[in-house]
Amino acid sequence: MSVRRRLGVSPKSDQDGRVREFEAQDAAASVFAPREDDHKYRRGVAAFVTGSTHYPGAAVLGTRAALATGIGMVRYSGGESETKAVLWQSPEVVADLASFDALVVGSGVDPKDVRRTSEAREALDRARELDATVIADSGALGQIAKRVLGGHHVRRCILTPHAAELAALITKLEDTEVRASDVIKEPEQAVRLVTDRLGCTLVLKGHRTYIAGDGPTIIVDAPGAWLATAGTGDVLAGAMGALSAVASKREVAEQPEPQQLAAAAVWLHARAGWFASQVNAGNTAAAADLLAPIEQLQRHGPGSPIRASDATAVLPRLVGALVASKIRA
Ligand SMILES: NC(=O)C1=CN([C@@H]2O[C@H](COP(=O)(O)OP(=O)(O)OC[C@H]3O[C@@H](n4cnc5c(N)ncnc54)[C@H](O)[C@@H]3O)[C@@H](O)[C@H]2O)[C@@H](O)CC1
Ligand SMILES: Nc1ncnc2c1ncn2[C@@H]1O[C@H](COP(=O)(O)OP(=O)(O)O)[C@@H](O)[C@H]1O
Repeated sequence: MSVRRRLGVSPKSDQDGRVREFEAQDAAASVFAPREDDHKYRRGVAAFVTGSTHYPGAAVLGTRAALATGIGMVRYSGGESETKAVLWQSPEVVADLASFDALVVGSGVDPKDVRRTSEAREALDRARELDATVIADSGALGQIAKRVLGGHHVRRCILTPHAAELAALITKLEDTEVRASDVIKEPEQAVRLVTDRLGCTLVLKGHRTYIAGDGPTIIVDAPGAWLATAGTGDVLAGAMGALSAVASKREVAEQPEPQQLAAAAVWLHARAGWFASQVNAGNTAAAADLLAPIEQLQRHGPGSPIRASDATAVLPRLVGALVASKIRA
């Protein structure tokens, strides 16, 4: 890959306008309060084919994050053990894929897991029938790329790899070995390459997250490194699924582009991590949203990392604040 810009150059110094930063008001444009005539279906339905026998936690975190972000209904499809885990944590989840507006697929799915991979494929077929947005994470990244290249129509697709997953995806697409270190050195080249090839929004996760789509690449910098723990990516995919499902039920003119939606989820998620970290630093915050970080603070003391479930706990408060900021505007 040729280098046009390297990580470390401030996006503000970008000369050709290909990169832009994303602020709270941008995120607010992708967050919608429920309307009086909403019901569970009109508010938006997100379906999850995530988690597996080995990784039931990914299923729990994603579905919890979607519920925390705000959604009409969450559906889940999986094997007995992961379904039990999801329903135990969130009894509001409906265990089927009857209808949905957005599909989150792949978190906690090993591509070598034949059963889950085949279930993911069936869910992608269903998403196609329903014209639903697809958020493909982890184990579903290769599968969605294959489908798009094979001419399968996906109305809106958002891919959420970390650097190693993006390197593996590019290696497949370009038939040339690309390593995570190459992606980390040239992130904008990497995201642009895949977006242009597949026509999907590409979210390269990290401390600085790059979101490539139809517009200039968006950058969201995390306010701290608190999200560098297992499972926070599963939370991000769940939040993105909820925002996508809800937005898809609005008037067409109101609907944000997938790139904006994806960036809004990244922004919320990064701030949720920051919010939770404030408790770890000893500051106070709204108690009900922060029970998990408080519990963690008591157990581990200031400076301990934030668990994915802590980010889930503060999502509703952040979403509410964004909605309120829009109502005031
Ligand atoms: N509680 C759960 O059920 C959890 C399930 N998870 C799921 O578990 C599955 C497998 O997770 P693994 O951790 O084995 O696989 P990963 O794909 O996350 O990691 C595989 C390798 O990629 C490299 N890597 C990971 N993140 C990187 C980054 N940001 N930059 C550069 N290199 C990076 C590391 O060398 C790592 O050994 C995923 O589908 C994931 O969604 C994880 O989210 C962790 C929590
Ligand atoms: N150093 C860091 N600083 C801030 N955020 C980070 C950092 N490392 C990872 N993250 C965020 O945490 C999440 C990790 O997702 P992922 O790599 O998929 O992990 P997992 O599969 O364990 O959920 C992403 O949203 C990423 O942006």
